[in-house]
Amino acid sequence: MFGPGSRPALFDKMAASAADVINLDLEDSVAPSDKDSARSNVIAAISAVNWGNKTLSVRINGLDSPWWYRDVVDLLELGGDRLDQIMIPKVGCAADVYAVDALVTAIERAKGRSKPISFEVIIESAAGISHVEEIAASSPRLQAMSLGAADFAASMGMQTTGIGGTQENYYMIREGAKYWSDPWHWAQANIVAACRTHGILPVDGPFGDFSDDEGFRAQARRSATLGMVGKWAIHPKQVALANEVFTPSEAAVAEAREILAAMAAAKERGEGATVYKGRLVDIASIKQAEVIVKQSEMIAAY
Ligand SMILES: CC(C)(COP(=O)(O)OP(=O)(O)OC[C@H]1O[C@@H](n2cnc3c(N)ncnc32)[C@H](O)[C@@H]1OP(=O)(O)O)[C@@H](O)C(=O)NCCC(=O)NCCSC(=O)C[C@H](O)C(=O)O
Ligand SMILES: [Mg+2]
Repeated sequence: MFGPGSRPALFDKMAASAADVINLDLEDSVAPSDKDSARSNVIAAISAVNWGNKTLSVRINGLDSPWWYRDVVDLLELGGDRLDQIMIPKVGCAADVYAVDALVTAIERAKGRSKPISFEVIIESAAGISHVEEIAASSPRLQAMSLGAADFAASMGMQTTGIGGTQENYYMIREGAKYWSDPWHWAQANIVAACRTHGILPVDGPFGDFSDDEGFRAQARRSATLGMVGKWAIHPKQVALANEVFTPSEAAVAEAREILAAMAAAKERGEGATVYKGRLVDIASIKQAEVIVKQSEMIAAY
């Protein structure tokens, strides 16, 4: 759940939401004239608001701005221990993460902070997607990586003002009928592969049209099918939609457990492959089923 640092009236509502991660934003939802006051609001709220068991993250300004170092220094020196994570936007290469890591490490040591700050990065530029694997490997602090569709589209020179979702002009045509394709797919797939290679969580970014629930669901279902574990909410109504899509359904979990049972029985018979509901399942199916069961168990335990 995202909210601008310049709108402190939203903070309690964010804390009361059903989101797992809170992102207080100091970057692009905050006007340049409000940067200092937004930073102060966020620093006060880190300790003053009851964030429960949510992961509390702050998106700092980009390394191409004059604000980011002050964001990091003040968050860590003045923000208290409740802060869990810093989100670094517009990461273009591993050295961007190194720069923030070096500053965070120095402050943690100087101030004796006991809880290490983790990082989430946003891939939202041509450079970021070109260097996505080195970025995924850049720091032991890194826990998650998101696609930022708006900045990504701008950086790539894409002809759209949409933030995620179906793009009207991205279609194939056959016998006069249009078939829409997904312009975000290749970037998402690259992010998922880089993340899974290096043990980082891949997350889908914003869906701007918060009046379009079905559009959000469709985008989120594609992301979940590709291997992403969650999606940003830029409006409270998107939290329930994201939780609905990224929580495996009871039917999916039941089927996964049945596959595990079928394979356990096959193993007893000395077989590595068997038939479940008329289709092949084998040892790889165990790993697929375990993904779904593990997701469901982790969500239930949260
Ligand atoms: C998009 C918004 C500006 C809309 O705000 P608003 O007009 O106030 O919405 P509503 O009137 O529909 O609000 C209904 C109630 O919900 C509360 N509310 C609204 N937004 C939030 C929120 N983010 N968190 C918690 N609660 C919220 C309102 O106060 C109303 O409450 P009530 O009166 O009690 O009923 C606004 O939603 C907003 O600012 N959203 C977040 C924007 C943001 O953080 N953007 C940054 C992330 S996206 C991005 O940066 C792009 C990315 O980097 C990329 O490149 O792709
Ligand atoms: Mg952005």
